[in-house]
This record gives sequence, structure tokens and C-alpha cells, in this order.
Amino acid sequence: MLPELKDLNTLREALSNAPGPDGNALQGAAERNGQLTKPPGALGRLEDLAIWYASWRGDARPQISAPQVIVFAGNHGVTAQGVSAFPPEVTVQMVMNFEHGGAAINQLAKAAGATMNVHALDLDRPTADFTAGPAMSEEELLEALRVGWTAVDHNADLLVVGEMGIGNTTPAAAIACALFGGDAADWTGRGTGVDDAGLANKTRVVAEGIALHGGSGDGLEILRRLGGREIAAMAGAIAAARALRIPVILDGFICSAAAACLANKSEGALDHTVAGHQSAEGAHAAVLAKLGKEPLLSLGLRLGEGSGGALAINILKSAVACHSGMATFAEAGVSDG
Ligand SMILES: O=C(O)c1ccc[n+]([C@@H]2O[C@H](COP(=O)([O-])O)[C@@H](O)[C@H]2O)c1
Ligand SMILES: Cc1cc2nc[nH]c2cc1C
Repeated sequence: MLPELKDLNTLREALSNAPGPDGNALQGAAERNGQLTKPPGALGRLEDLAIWYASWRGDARPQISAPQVIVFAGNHGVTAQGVSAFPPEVTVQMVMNFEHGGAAINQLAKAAGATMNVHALDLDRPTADFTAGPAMSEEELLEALRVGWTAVDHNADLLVVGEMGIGNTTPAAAIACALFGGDAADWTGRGTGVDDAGLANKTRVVAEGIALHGGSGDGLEILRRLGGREIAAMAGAIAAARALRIPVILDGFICSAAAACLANKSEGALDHTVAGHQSAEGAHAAVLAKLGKEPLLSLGLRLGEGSGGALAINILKSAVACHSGMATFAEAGVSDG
């Protein structure tokens, strides 16, 4: 069902030929929503969410029974510039923690009834420092995109993509700055918790990256020059989900930057996604505003790993449970006013 990602053009074509929502399912779900035993609009955004989900699944009365969480991990040459409060060894150590079930995302995926897969991308071969040259070659970008493209379970009915990568709020900030403009300081935040001097250094690093690579309007080229393997893998998975009509819940700042690289590839390229939450990372709200996404949750999380996305699975499941499980006014014998 999915083409093999032979080259970047295959991805570009898949994105421009991507399927849209199913108009019949959308109409059927909207009609059903209007007949359910509640005052019109009383379930607020849950109603829109259920109708959106139904339209992407092509089913006016859908279920969510197979959510998948995928965590991608990558390492970053730019950590040599002292941009994180933690050392890069933590990336591989956290991958072990994911595999042993000890991380926050293991608990959150389990609580949401989701399966969880972890993909570590060449952790012993960090990307190049983007202040000196492109982070990845075209072949490296393609390999990372492919990991995400092939990681999506075709039988999943909901996808959350998350990441682990010490230093990756720096490439995410650089991507946002290259895509959306403004100053490096507008997009740079504290990540794992750098102090004021660390934030100033990180802002300088992002500015240097933009000075060297900025100006390209192509999201995939920005991803290659300024991104990272786990960021590219998330983009690959989000694109695959679109082709498979699997709705996606976005996670935090880094995940949103990955998605943003696809946003200008075709009209409505991210219409199959919702923002799971607004992270505490300074510029996440601005990225979501640029993407036109209203976050479902805002709990002060700044963890990554797919944590905010996994939490939001519960919201979407609840929305769909109401939509598909509630009685209509006629069925329940309730006067519809
Ligand atoms: O998801 C977010 O919004 C988020 C915000 C801040 C930090 N993180 C996580 O922290 C790591 C990156 O932070 P840093 O300071 O090393 O760039 C990486 O593993 C992310 O998963 C994630
Ligand atoms: C311990 C730790 C766990 C993480 N999970 C995602 N990013 C992280 C960064 C650190 C430092």
C-alpha cells in the first residue's frame, strides 16, 4: 500500500498525492453528532475531534482500538557546542530505559492502551554540527525518513510520534527559524533546562546555523541541513500515516518542528494531525500558531518521548467513545427540544 521510499521525490510525490478526508464519513459523522443525547455543542471540542477522526478513518461511527506510539532516538553533533543541560550519552541510556519499560512514555502509552515501539537511529554516529555544514547528507536524510516511513503499523488506527535526542531542541529551533523567519531568539528555549548563559550560547548556535543554511524554502532541505535523524524519522512516519489515513497526534516542540517540515509540501499536508499538547518549551506555542493547531492539553510538560501525544490519546478515545457509543434522541426517547 505504501510505495518504497527510493528517493526524496517519492516522498514529495506521496505528499502531493496524499489522500484527503472522506467527505461521506464526515457528513455522516456530523449528522450523527447532531442527533446525540446532549444539547448541541455541549461536548465542545470533543465533537469536532470525533468528526475529524471519523473523516480520516472513512467511518461515520469509528472506534479506536489500536493506537501506536513510536519513539525515535538520534544524536546530534551540535551538542559539542554545549547546547544541552545533559550529556549526549543520555540518549542511548534512555533508549535502554524505554526498552526496559522504565520511562514516562512506557507508563503513558500503557495507560492509553497503546502499543509502543522504539527506533534508535545510528546513535554512535551523531549528525554533523550544523554550524559547520549540513547536519545530514541526502542519503542520511533519506535513510532516517525511511525508518519513520516503515515504522508505522498499517493496522494502527491512531499514531503518536515522539523522540529522544539530547541536544535536539537546538535543531528544532533552527528548523522553526528557517521555516518561519524571525530571530534565533524567537525560537530558542531552555530544553532540558539550560541557564541564562546556556540559553544565550544556544541562541548564538541557532543564529550561526541560520546564517550558514537559511534561505531555503524547502522543508526537506531545511530538515537535511538543520535537523536530525529522529526528527526526520518523525516526519517520515507522519507522512506515511497520511498515506495510510491514520490520524496522528503531535507531541511537543521537536515533533512539531518535524511536522512543520512537511507543512509546505502540499495544501493541508498536516490536516490528518492534531496537536496533543502545548509544551513548556518557550517557542512551542508559536510553532503551533504557525501550523494553525490548537493544542488539546497544556500541562507544562517539556519531556518529549511522545508523552503529551500519548496523554492526548485518552482525550481522542473519549471523544470517539461518546460519538460512537451515545444514544440518539430517538433511540433514548429523549425530547430533542
Ligand atoms: O517535547 C518537548 O517540547 C521538549 C522540550 C524540551 C526538552 N525535550 C526533550 O529533551 C531533550 C532535548 O533537550 P535539550 O536541552 O537536550 O535540547 C530531548 O530528548 C527531548 O525529548 C522535549
Ligand atoms: C533523563 C532525560 C529523559 C528524557 N526524555 C526525553 N528527553 C529526555 C532528556 C533527559 C535528560
